[in-house]
Amino acid sequence: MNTHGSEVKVFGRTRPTANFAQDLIEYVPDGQTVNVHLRKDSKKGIVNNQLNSWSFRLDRVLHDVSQEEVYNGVAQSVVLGALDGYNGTVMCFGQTGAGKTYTMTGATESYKERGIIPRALQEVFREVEQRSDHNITVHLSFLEIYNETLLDLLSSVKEIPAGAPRAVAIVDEGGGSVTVKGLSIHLVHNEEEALNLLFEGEMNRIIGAHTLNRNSSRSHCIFTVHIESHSRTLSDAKYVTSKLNLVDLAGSERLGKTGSEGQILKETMYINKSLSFLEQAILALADRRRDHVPFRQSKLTHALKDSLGGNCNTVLVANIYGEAAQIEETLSTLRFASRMKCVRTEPAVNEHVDPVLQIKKLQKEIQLLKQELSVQDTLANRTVMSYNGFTENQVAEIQSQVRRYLDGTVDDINIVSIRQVKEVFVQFKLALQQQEQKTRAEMIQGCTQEEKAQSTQSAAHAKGTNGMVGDVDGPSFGAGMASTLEKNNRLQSPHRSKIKKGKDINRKEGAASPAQVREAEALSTSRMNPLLVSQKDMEGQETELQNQDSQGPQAGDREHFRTDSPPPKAAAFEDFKAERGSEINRILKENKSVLAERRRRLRELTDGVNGAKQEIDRTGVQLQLQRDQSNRHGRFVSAGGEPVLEEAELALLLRLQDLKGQYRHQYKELRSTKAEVNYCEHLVDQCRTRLFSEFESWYNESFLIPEETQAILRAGGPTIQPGLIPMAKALALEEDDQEHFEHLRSQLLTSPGAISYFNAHDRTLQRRNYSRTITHKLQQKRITGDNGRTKLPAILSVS
Ligand SMILES: Nc1ncnc2c1ncn2[C@@H]1O[C@H](COP(=O)(O)OP(=O)(O)OP(=O)(O)O)[C@@H](O)[C@H]1O
Repeated sequence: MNTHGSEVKVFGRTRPTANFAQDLIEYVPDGQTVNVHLRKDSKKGIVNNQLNSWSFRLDRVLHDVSQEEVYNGVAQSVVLGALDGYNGTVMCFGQTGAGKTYTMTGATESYKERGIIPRALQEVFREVEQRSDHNITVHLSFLEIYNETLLDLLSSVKEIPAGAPRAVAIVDEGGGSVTVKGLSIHLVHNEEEALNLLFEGEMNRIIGAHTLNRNSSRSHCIFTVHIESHSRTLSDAKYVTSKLNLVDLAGSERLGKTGSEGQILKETMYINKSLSFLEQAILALADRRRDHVPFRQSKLTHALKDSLGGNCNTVLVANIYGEAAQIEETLSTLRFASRMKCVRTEPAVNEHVDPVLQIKKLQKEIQLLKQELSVQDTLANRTVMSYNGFTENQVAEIQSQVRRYLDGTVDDINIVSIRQVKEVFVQFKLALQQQEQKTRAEMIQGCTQEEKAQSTQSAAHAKGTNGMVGDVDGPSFGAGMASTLEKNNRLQSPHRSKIKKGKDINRKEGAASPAQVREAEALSTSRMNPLLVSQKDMEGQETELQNQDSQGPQAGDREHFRTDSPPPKAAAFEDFKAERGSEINRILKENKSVLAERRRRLRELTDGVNGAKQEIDRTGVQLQLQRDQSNRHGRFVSAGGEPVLEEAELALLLRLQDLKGQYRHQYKELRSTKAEVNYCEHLVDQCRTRLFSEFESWYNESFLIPEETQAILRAGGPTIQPGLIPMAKALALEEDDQEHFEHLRSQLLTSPGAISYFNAHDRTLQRRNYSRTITHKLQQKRITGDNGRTKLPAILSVS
């Protein structure tokens, strides 16, 4: 059987008869084609266009052939495929009495004339014996569909176990397959057991009396062989399963022809209906554009859902009763056969994995790999490594290593295995989480203390500082150190700041040409980038902008002040802070004042801690002196022989204890205040970054980006908004259009003089537009008396 994508195999088989309609049915010698010729209907007149010749091409025409030949040609490959794990279906279709049951089951009284099912069972068990390297189990089930009712033809064979569903129903499984719940499945060990079940089922089959054929079966029957094959030799967890469906369909017939009535009429109607649904399903399967196949319209199509096409090897035998009286049924059967031939199949092995075996296999493989690693370690002279999970002690050791690494006691952590690296990362993460929790708790505690201190107006708070600026560095007593920020502030000399300021003014205020504007933009963007600009830089920049404004334009800068030039950035910055940026500026100021207050408190606490330390040192010296003196004079001894403390020594000891307690308390508060200072510095930084970035956007859009470009940006909808795209990009946008136009024109005008002329003309127009925009803005300002330059288009979000 072809296991690659192909069509359903279709065979035609004729029932032998002495009255074979030779003039109507023609078997072409190629063995594949059947031609049917009908006589013109004389009732429709001498001249009519009624079609009266058809040609059907099948896979093979089985005319006058033995049962053995039929089995070998039709079913053998499907049966062998099923043993290899492919689902298979052999189905007989045709009118009543055409030989479907004869083909499928055969004549029970003659061994020679046995049909496909007994031969298939024989083949299966022959193969089971031959394939001794496989453990193959075979189960059988026999389903009958009679008048749209599902019946288990083998239910009489053994008692149905308690709890098992009695009603038979078709259930859709995942992956498009179906199972028949409630249908008994019987394990068979040999051919004889299997045949017994087949005959038992046949006996149970409902036989209806019929005028055309007294033994005609009036139901569809599906005999299924379930095969499961495990390899005996390989310890492979994979195994295959398959379903071999051998289907004997009820005969199609015309109601009027059989003269059926009563029960037979009802049966015939059911049969015809289900066969018509089968035909519809086949049509849908054959049409590759259709993604829905109406399988659920009848019990027959539903039960055969995974047996028609799909991943199944499907074969159809079209049984023909070749007499002249049956010619219309023959035609109808051949039409069905040719439609079935268009259905594509893609057979695939039903492979499964035995979970228990798979686990065993993987465990074995892990063991092997561990052994391999041990060998490699020995060869590489590595110390004996363990590849099992870490014990609690080993985890604790790694944790301690990480701690020592973090506090600087060790410089390296030796990497010995991937597992160890993973554990090291876990410990790093844990350490980070703990630190975060600690900091958060300290901050919360600090805030509470601060609130308390403010409400009680404590004396310590009101006490002035002695001017000693210092910060305790680490837990050792009194080792004071100026903070990085303070140092930076002190180091930043006025001279240095002035030089920088001068440079910045020249750079920014001279921004008249687009190229210069872009350069300034690039420079200022890099300066304003919150990721690149340090707090020191930002503070310096803020001061610079303020200073520029307070000093006014320098003599050298004044020459840049033309009506078409943007205003100095410093002045614009002040305007911006007063209006558009007033809210963020207010928040910045508030944050700065909180920061200043916290820094002051930090200084107070540092003084306090230093003072306490000095007092502890002094008291310690006094205590030592007192002890020396007491030792010199000789100590009093108690009744128990213990030396007794003198009153002065005891007083000093108590004071020392008191001072240490005080020191610890103050030091704790100092640490939490330090954390608060850091946090406030971060807030101030964020506000400052936002103030600058909003100012930059506003300044660019108000004074640098030409009106036309802004219009283009506004027209760009919500995705392109002024204020949300960088200056350089905005100018590039304008330039792209311009370049495009220039390019176009240079193609049109061949004279170089004319191109230069237009270029110069355009530059003049550009300049005029630019100065007109600025003049317009200045006029607006004068009319409204408004200090604001223009509206900020969009607020930049601070990340
Ligand atoms: N190829 C054949 N060789 C010899 N006898 C045949 C052949 N085909 C059919 N017959 C005989 O024709 C009769 C009717 O055949 P059969 O019962 O198989 O038809 P059927 O299509 O199954 O009918 P129904 O649809 O009513 O079940 C039987 O007696 C059978 O032995």
